[in-house]
Amino acid sequence: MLSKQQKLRWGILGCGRIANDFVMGLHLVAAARVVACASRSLEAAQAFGRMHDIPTCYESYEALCCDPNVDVIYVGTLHTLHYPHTLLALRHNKHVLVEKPMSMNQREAEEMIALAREKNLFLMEAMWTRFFPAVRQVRALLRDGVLGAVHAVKADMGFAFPANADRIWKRSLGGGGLLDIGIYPLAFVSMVFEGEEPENVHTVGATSADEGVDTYAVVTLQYSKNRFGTIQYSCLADFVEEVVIVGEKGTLRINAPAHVADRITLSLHGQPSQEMHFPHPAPAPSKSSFNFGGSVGFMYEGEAVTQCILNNERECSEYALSESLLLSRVMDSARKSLGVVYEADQPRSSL
Ligand SMILES: NC(=O)C1=CN([C@@H]2O[C@H](COP(=O)(O)OP(=O)(O)OC[C@H]3O[C@@H](n4cnc5c(N)ncnc54)[C@H](OP(=O)(O)O)[C@@H]3O)[C@@H](O)[C@H]2O)C=CC1
Ligand SMILES: O=C1OC[C@@H](O)[C@H](O)[C@H]1O
Repeated sequence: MLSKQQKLRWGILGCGRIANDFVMGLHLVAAARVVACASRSLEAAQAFGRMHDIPTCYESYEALCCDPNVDVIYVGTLHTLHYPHTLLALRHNKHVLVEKPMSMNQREAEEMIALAREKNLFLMEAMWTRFFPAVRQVRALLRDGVLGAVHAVKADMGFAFPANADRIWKRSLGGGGLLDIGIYPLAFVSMVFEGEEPENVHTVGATSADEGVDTYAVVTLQYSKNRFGTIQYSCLADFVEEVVIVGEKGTLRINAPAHVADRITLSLHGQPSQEMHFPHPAPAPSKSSFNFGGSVGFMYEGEAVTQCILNNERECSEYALSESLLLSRVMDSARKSLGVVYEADQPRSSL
């Protein structure tokens, strides 16, 4: 059992672009230490290790998972690999934080969660937006009932991804907008409705002519008592990226860019709007630089997961596994409407 006095020892599985940013965020977490990293090539792992002062570098993911000095593994590989790499780490008795989307579909998510529970290990999908102070403040305001009953939530995300962004455009890599970016507005809607199961999910959208991955969609979720969530995403155009929560007493906005929010705006009927600011912290000194905007905010997720594991919790109450499962179910349903099918959706023998 881990003690609260010791630092949590992180291992990084996959030394790609997001792993770089996550490690830089983790450097701001006092109770965390990155002790090892692994790549498919030793040279790549060593280059990553040098860049981030990581003492042990492995040329295989399995070797990292066998390291007795590692407590928790961050899975930062491609969508299609989250399932096998999470199972690999759990089977070696490591706690796991796995990048979003947790899996390609609900069936994979169920298996991952079942194994984590069987092994009594921590598991969380890296929905890092949930841990930003601005977003925590939104939850607190909603809990306090500032808006009264919520009628509707609207959220969007869109990027004009370049033609060479293979993991977005290639179906074999789990491409398409829903799993990569649509999941963020979906998680905001689910946050506001506190993980409630929608009664209906309606999806319209478009797919790419060559690979058949989803390029654009609007998904409307109908909740009990005629409450609605609507998300819109695009891989073809830059969207504003705002979350608008409409209640009986007014509107609460997570201002753009919502997935790395530093500002929210409360507009109550008959009152002047009130802006609340949550500036991002300064990054720790590093030889590297961030690949994605707002990535210093990984420190919030890193801190939350580190504390959960040091407190011997097996999931995080701010982003429970039941919610990941719900999102995977909604995304399966949306993909079915769009006609997007992955290899992982085919019947297969278990890994
Ligand atoms: N939270 C956020 O803001 C963001 C999250 N992400 C998520 O992070 C994950 C990774 O995205 P990103 O870092 O941009 O991806 P990269 O293209 O940088 O790839 C990630 C890593 O996957 C590993 N990998 C393992 N097997 C293969 C394979 N067969 N082909 C290619 N790569 C392989 C590689 O690690 P190695 O070579 O070291 O073995 C690679 O560096 C995705 O799930 C994405 O959704 C991405 C961007 C932002
Ligand atoms: O999680 C993400 O957020 C930023 C996007 O650019 C990236 O594609 C996605 O994976």
